Amino acid sequence: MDPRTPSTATAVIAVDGPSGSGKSSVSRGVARELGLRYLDTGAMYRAITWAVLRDGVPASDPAAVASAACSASLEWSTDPDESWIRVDGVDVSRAIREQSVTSAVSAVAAVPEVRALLVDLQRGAVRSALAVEQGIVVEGRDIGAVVLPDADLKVWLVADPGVRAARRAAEDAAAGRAHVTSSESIAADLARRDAADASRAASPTTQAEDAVVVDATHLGLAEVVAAVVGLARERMGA
Ligand SMILES: Nc1ncnc2c1ncn2[C@@H]1O[C@H](COP(=O)(O)OP(=O)(O)O)[C@@H](O)[C@H]1O
Ligand SMILES: Nc1ccn([C@H]2C[C@H](O)[C@@H](COP(=O)(O)OP(=O)(O)O)O2)c(=O)n1
Repeated sequence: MDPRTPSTATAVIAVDGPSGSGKSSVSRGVARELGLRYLDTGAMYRAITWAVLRDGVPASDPAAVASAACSASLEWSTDPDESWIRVDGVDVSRAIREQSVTSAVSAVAAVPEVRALLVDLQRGAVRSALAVEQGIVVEGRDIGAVVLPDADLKVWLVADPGVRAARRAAEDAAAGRAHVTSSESIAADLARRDAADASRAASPTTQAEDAVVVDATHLGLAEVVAAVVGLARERMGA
């Protein structure tokens, strides 16, 4: 093997795609299988949104959002077996999945200062992992295109909108989330958020040119994880 070829143990893998395509579950599974760290950047945008709402700041006021975001302190786990995220010492892992946060997160994520802040933190998390010779799977919307353009493998994970909505509805029902209504209203919410995330001026959801497209519409979770692990092994040493 070429000595410059990275091994999967120290690989940096970017997984991007629209809401509900399976990024979190697949990234966690790949990280477990390959012994990598795992970073959920969507959880970071959600945690900042939680802080903005806690402070009573309207998500539609970019200057106030930027100021609330900059004064919040985030801590998170990169252990794929134990995900948590804290804002100012408070564990918000469950609270960030509530509808109030889901409804406001796209507006908060569109504020350039918020993106600059979180992109810095995300790159720092990758540097910290690599400093101790640990690879990492980072999932989000702009990881391969903007945050980590030199990632060893970039995956663009997609699934049909109806399938994404049905999977998210089942997840919400299993978690007992109070806002669950129907997979039709979840489909409308996913479509609204996909459109907002894809059309914003600052770093929209984008497929990196060198990303490999994986379509999870007709694959179970284990099959998608196996496909991404296979791509990583193909590209790097086992
Ligand atoms: N290939 C798949 N087959 C069946 N269910 C899946 C698959 N991928 C993900 N899921 C389920 O769909 C839901 C949404 O997945 P998630 O990983 O949260 O998506 P994302 O991070 O892209 O929003 C979860 O309940 C997850 O377990
Ligand atoms: N790298 C990222 C990750 C998420 N975001 C934004 C876009 C999404 O609407 C929110 C929440 O992301 P999250 O991955 O938790 O969303 P879903 O699990 O797909 O519902 O954050 C982003 O702008 N950039």
